[in-house]
Amino acid sequence: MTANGQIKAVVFDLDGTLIDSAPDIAAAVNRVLAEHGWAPLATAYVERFIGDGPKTLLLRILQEQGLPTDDAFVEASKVAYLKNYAEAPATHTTFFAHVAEDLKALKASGLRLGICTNKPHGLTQTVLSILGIADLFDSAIGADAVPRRKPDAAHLLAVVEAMGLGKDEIAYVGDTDVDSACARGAGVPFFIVPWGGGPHVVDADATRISRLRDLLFHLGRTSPEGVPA
Ligand SMILES: O=C(O)COP(=O)(O)O
Ligand SMILES: [Mg+2]
Repeated sequence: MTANGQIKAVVFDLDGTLIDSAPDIAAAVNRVLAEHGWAPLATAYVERFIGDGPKTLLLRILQEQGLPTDDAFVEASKVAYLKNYAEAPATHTTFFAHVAEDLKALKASGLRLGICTNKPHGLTQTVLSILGIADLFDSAIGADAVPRRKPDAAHLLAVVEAMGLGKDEIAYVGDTDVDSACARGAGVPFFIVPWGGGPHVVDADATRISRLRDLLFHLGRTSPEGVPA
């Protein structure tokens, strides 16, 4: 991508891209199910539904489990889920391998960092603070802080605007088709991480990276050999 030489910032998806939040999300879902006497679900099962926000998460799980899916029940389940999640936002959440050190390497190269996530905005700030990486990001915008969330490109463009940049100056990194569609809609380069348990990304034009520091090479910051281990 010839335009990558002008890239000044990298915007990241959060769940499934930077952090493995699935254990805490599954615990919050399982508390909702337990209130009705329903059996808990495995983390790997719940993980498949993360990436399009809490309402879709709950709706798709209820659908697959043959549980009630009327609007009122889904809404009440979402409210209960968010309350549970807010009570334990990062008890079992971890970074994927090398993420913390690679974010610092990207930042040290002069790239600016942002986050565009379908996690609620308040929870996003809380989790970033608990994990000690809030200060790395110029802007981190959750789904309920914008009029139209991912996959709508407006969500990503709101992050770009908050960073005082133009869309030609950023790349987006994510783990699901929601992220891919958002990047494509905004017309920005998109990179896929190899981890995360969400739906398989079908975007054949996206660049797959093996770890975040590979972005230094792709964005023309240094040669692969020159990247500190
Ligand atoms: O679906 C969510 O709640 C958040 O997912 P995201 O961080 O991958 O956008
Ligand atoms: Mg994700």
